[in-house]
Amino acid sequence: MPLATTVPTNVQTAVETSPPAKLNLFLEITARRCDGFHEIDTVMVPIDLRDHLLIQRLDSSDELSMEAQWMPSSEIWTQKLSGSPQSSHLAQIPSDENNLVIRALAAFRKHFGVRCGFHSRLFKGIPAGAGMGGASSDAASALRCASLLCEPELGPAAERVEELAAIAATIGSDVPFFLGLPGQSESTVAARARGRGELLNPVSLRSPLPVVVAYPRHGLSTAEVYGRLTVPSETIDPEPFLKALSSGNRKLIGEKMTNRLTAPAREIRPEIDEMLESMWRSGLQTCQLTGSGSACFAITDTIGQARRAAARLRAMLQPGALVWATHTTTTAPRVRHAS
Ligand SMILES: C[C@](O)(CO)[C@H](O)COP(=O)(O)OP(=O)(O)OC[C@H]1O[C@@H](n2ccc(N)nc2=O)[C@H](O)[C@@H]1O
Ligand SMILES: Nc1ncnc2c1ncn2[C@@H]1O[C@H](COP(=O)(O)OP(=O)(O)OP(=O)(O)O)[C@@H](O)[C@H]1O
Repeated sequence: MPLATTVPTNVQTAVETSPPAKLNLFLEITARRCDGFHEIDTVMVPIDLRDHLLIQRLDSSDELSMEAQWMPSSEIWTQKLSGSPQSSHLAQIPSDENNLVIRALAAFRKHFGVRCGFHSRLFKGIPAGAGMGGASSDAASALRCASLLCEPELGPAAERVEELAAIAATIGSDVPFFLGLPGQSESTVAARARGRGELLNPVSLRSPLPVVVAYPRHGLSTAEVYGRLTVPSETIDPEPFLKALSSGNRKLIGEKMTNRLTAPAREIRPEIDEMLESMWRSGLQTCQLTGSGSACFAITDTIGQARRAAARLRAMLQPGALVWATHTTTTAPRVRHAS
């Protein structure tokens, strides 16, 4: 992972990066664990829908502080979500220890015995409760930023990659994925995640996949969706999906995609059915829920197709639903010196 090379050491006290969202192209649940979590088998890809995070190192204080807002503003997001009762709730991003950025930085300081403080500024572009892992991605980026900012006392960040992965797993099941895999290249941006989500293997993509992502105005709680799940007695083997993915054949990929959390998510939010139906009617035939929802996505052949389908879908949906045309990207975004 090019952590140590992107910013020269000892000149910067602030860095910035753009955490991406993710989609679960395949998600099976194989068992319920004694600790209340589930054993999962999932294939995830990062997509080019991003938050923006700036972290400043504070040498004169040991505080962890943060400001968090929607991009370009919370008012615009509340309007975009059509002023629904839930929109003001969704537009609220915690800026205390409930934010995974603060939790990640606290865990980093404790693990490495670092004394400095950090001030974070988070600009959100990834909707909350969408199953797109926005908070987890922010947490992974915060760990990478802190690792770089602490090079003067801890040495090269590249030497802490494994320790960061261990810290990431304590913050949330999806956080290790967003750190990226060592040696990951443009062609291996996808990952198969097992265990609670922390056991990762790279998966090759033949080429970046264009996608349409749609958020149906309401978010879903991951814990609630898992809480309603009935663990299947027979699980779906991911191999046919992995084969389809490496072939690059979009039709085959679509046929083999699956998400075991769809049924419990639809029970809580029947609007998900309407969204999938609208996507289908707009010409997106291979669509499904991502993670624990509520966002749904479809893979297309070209980015042009994705843009045209997104425009048709926007015109069909109720006010408050959000639609993006984007594509898969690399997991660990560049960390830059903040000017
Ligand atoms: C749905 C996915 O996004 C698929 O990638 C993840 O499995 C969820 O990962 P996450 O949001 O990072 O989840 P966490 O913050 O670790 O856990 C939130 C809640 O989801 C449930 N949970 C999560 C992950 C997992 N493997 N089994 C679970 O049962 C637990 O009830 C947990 O209390
Ligand atoms: N950095 C953060 N950004 C946004 N929300 C955060 C952040 N840290 C904590 N939260 C809280 O976590 C909740 C859900 O976060 P997030 O949007 O990542 O969930 P999700 O879309 O369900 O993702 P996942 O795919 O991990 O299940 C938010 O509603 C918010 O209260």
